[in-house]
Amino acid sequence: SNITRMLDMYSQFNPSPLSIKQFMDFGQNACEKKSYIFLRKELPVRLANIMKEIALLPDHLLNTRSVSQVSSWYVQSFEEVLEFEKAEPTHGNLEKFCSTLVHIRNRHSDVVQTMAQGVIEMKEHQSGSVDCGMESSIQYFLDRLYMSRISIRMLINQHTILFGQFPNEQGRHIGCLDPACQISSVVRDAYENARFLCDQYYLISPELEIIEHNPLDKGNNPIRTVYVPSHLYHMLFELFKNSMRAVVENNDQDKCEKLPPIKVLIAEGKEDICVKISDQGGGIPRSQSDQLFKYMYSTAPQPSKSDLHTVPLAGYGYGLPLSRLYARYFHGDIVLLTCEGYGTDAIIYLKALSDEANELLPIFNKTSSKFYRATVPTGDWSNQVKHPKKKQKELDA
Ligand SMILES: N#Cc1c[nH]c2ncccc12
Repeated sequence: SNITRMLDMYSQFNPSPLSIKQFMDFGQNACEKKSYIFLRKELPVRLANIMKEIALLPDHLLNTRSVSQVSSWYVQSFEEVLEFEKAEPTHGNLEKFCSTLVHIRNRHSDVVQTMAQGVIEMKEHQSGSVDCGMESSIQYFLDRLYMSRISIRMLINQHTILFGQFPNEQGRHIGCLDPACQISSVVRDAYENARFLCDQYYLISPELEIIEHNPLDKGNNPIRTVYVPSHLYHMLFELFKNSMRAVVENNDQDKCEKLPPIKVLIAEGKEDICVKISDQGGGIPRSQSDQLFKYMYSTAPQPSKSDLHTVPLAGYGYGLPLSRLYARYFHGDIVLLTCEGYGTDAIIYLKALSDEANELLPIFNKTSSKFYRATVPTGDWSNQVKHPKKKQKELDA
């Protein structure tokens, strides 16, 4: 069909990653026509790249209600953007383009919940446990789907904020970027909101201590960087919820004792800005800590609407994997270092230099296609071998 032809055409282009510096330089004297010319090509390229991967999913996942729902949203949005492929950048078309982007952003608002539902449906239909080949394909796919979605929403937000209804109510902000985002303020915001939920459920919450270390700055001013405050907030809010739950649940015996505080270190180096969140919440066994970033493991059956405010600080369970994608999106990361019996350090790494903070984007190509057809390689370490080799049987004979 025509769509298939357009998908094949646009998926042959690689997405063009932008750096935070490029977003800033463009936004400082933004030109709606240039943005339109760039986006009417780049958006279909990014949409087509991920749509080709959706099509590669195993049938029993592709044909679930939720995945076909998400897939149809992508097809609709792809077609809507392509309407502008050859449209002149007249005032009328620029205005229509903006409202189309808002429409697309709204259409895709529930992609994460819908995919989580699909994972739950799949887990229920797969009698017993899901084989690890399937688990790694799901992990690979969802990381790429959500990273692609973060990047498309970033492009849409920049264009609609810069050229939409209220272009001048930005203050110093450039779209959703704050050129002087004060890290400690976002830390305090996220802490206060997580603490509110913690107090509501547990009637108690740990205090916060923030220390800044900024060796390169004589005046020891609060550490600031160019970043998307809402992304940083999303990561911090998730980590604080998990830390508070661990601290309260691990110290519940003697209510009278004060809870150990959550300590935050903000440090700026030449390459990285780190935000380390340290708690004395008893940590978790190493065997569980890598599970925390898995979609299959962390997809709990959906709490019903009523328990959402009663279940202890449980969000959708997707909080950690998504938070790590937000960090990785501009070449940062989130790392969890846990000491069972004592507590956990969670470190958010951000790029200190905006020209190094490039978007990290999934690319559809032979490599990514092969991954969906890959069989699990034979284990070459003793903890991977399932079926002993013939030699072992001869010995037993
Ligand atoms: N994210 C996060 C966590 C931060 N502290 C934690 N303690 C137990 C389990 C998870 C966590």
